[in-house]
Amino acid sequence: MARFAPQFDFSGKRGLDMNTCQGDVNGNIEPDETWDDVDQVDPAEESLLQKLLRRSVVNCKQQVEVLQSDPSSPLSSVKTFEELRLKPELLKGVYSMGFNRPSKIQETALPLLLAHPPENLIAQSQSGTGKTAAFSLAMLSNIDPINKWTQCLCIAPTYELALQIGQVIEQMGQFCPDVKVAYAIRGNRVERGVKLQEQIVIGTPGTLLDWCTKYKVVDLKKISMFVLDEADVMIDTQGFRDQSIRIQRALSKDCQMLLFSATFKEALWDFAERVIPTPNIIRLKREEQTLDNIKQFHMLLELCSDKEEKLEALYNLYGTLTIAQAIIFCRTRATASWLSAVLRQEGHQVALLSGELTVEQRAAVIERFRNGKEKVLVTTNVCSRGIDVEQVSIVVNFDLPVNMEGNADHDTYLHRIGRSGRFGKRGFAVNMVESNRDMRILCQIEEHFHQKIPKLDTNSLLEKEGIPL
Ligand SMILES: Nc1ncnc2c1ncn2[C@@H]1O[C@H](COP(=O)(O)OP(=O)(O)OP(=O)(O)O)[C@@H](O)[C@H]1O
Repeated sequence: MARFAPQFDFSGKRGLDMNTCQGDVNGNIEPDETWDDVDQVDPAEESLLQKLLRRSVVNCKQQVEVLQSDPSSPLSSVKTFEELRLKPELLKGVYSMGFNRPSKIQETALPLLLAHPPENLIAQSQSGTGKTAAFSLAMLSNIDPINKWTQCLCIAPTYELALQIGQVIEQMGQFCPDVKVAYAIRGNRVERGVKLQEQIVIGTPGTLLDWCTKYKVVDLKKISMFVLDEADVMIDTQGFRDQSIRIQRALSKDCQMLLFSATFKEALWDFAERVIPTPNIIRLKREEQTLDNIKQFHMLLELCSDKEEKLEALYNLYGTLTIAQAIIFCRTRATASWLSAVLRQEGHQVALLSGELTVEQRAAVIERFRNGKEKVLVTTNVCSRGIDVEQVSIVVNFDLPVNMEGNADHDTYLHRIGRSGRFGKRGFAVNMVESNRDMRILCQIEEHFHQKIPKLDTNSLLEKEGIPL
């Protein structure tokens, strides 16, 4: 099948087809003397986007260092981890994870979280800037491992996210003797009335509430730290809001309470202020919510093109998707199943993550993807929240995210593109636009974030990369 989609207009002063462009029809952009590290592939075979991606995969450590020294970046900090007064065994843990310096949210939140007397916190920070690491360090600092009862509770909206947070805590706490984590997630059983010995329990709201109230394996009055992660999903998901409030109400007055989210709509502020008494607040301005390290583009298909044409457009990008790892977002389960099936028929190894899988199957798909068994993941919104796969460098919105009214779903957009460009790594987001309706949604996203999302062509790539045209 042809891999070129002639209907694309990648034209422009210097634009070329993404599969063949060498930067410039007019010969102005020389194939890169400075990009020598982009090796092992014949440069004549590579598109500009492919080169940029390959270069960023090779240079990602350097990029993070540069960002961490830029005071306007959410990854920067003036303090070191030592200055944040972490316990020596936790310092060992963070360094063993390859963290050199804290990010802004870690630097700002940790002194509050480690304060005596304890301070409550409502905190917003962009996707992938280290919120999970911040509250994991706070929980690990808070517990006394000698005490064999549950001291910290963390609520996450999904099974996968609860597991992921637990993995971070276990890794970070690997040098803290006797620290144990339990998972209050579907399928895990406890014995009624037999108190847990694990100091930290992470779970989804329903199971956690059952464990605390029905099975009575956790004494809520003994909890000294309570964390709500991805709080915006809590208020959107049927039942989660009330279950979280019921747990929170049963905690002691001295319990330290924290709430984190990358996005905060108005309803979340109401909820947050209800569940977190006298909070310190860290909040972002709207234009700060998108990250400069994630470059956003759109691909304009022929208006009213059919699914097959959209598929051709995706094939056109495919070589780029597999340089590192990619996530393709579809609006419905049906589209995601169809797309993954046709990509597989074409001989591509893709993973499918959608709501029809059981939670265990979903966790297994994410684990395989995280381990690089598949390079491309096709999914719906289920995995747009919180999932951290470091190597993802490109996100494709095969369908743009919309809300019930058919308008742009800004928060979902942010969470989706935030799956790439984790912790300052370079990321690319490509939005497929195939109708006037899509164009209207794209414009809404641009307006909301005060950001231009240009057409994907050589000019816009060079411009976004800060390479003079
Ligand atoms: N100080 C640090 N130095 C280097 N890497 C870090 C640091 N803190 C976190 N990371 C890494 O950055 C990635 C993103 O961190 P984390 O998952 O904590 O972000 P997040 O803000 O919770 O993201 P999201 O909003 O998507 O849930 C992870 O892979 C994590 O290991």
